[in-house]
Amino acid sequence: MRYTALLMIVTIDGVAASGKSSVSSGVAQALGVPYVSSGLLYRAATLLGLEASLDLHAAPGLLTLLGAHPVRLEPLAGGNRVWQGERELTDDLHSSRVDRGVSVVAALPEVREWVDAQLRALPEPFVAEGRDMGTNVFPHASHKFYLTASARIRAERRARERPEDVPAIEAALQRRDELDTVQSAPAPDALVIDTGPLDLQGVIDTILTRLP
Ligand SMILES: Nc1ncnc2c1ncn2[C@@H]1O[C@H](COP(=O)(O)OP(=O)(O)OP(=O)(O)O)[C@@H](O)[C@H]1O
Ligand SMILES: Nc1ccn([C@@H]2O[C@H](COP(=O)(O)O)[C@@H](O)[C@H]2O)c(=O)n1
Repeated sequence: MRYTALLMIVTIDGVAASGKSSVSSGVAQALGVPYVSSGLLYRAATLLGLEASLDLHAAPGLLTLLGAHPVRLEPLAGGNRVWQGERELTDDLHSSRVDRGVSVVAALPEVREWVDAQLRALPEPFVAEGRDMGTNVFPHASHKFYLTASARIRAERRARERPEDVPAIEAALQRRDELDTVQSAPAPDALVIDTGPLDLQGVIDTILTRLP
């Protein structure tokens, strides 16, 4: 564990399934700080909207729901957990149904404000991962990274976790990338890393060598 991360925010953004959460967890564990998965909050809003049969394009219903039953992100170095009261949502957040709806929910400015307010209230230091951590939420972060890889490589990796075939996963990832384009640009001061030729530890090490 390193002790140089005091009062530091590291941002790791990137396209869908580029390795953001796995890499962030590895970096956070090496630094001895938590990592924060912003995508899980968008996923939680989506799951709850779907369960309540709400129109995912309409912010007022979603925000009323989230206000009445607050969602809490528990950032840990090994993996984030998401709670609504006593109910843990974490295991339900990576279904294909949530994947299909989440970009619609994430396009709503009111939902983005709801997520951003929760993230900005967290105590430093931490590693924050998502799409707009380095550009919008923590533009003052000391170190910024952006992960990419071809859609095919990302789909092959994801296929090892899910019982779906690679072309179907690839098409879904490309659709999500397209819908997320607006909030997914790398920060001008981010180091862009093509994770295609690297294994997980290779990406983690590439980042750690650039940190104090
Ligand atoms: N460099 C790598 N080499 C091999 N496998 C990797 C690499 N990076 C990530 N993976 C694997 O790819 C899969 C997707 O990674 P991960 O879930 O961390 O991506 P993500 O960007 O957080 O995804 P999402 O955007 O859907 O939340 C995981 O199975 C992970 O172990
Ligand atoms: N900063 C962010 C993070 C996520 N999103 C949206 O949430 C979806 C799920 O995120 P994952 O990190 O789990 O892939 C993602 O597809 C985006 O729609 C976002 O907009 N901004």
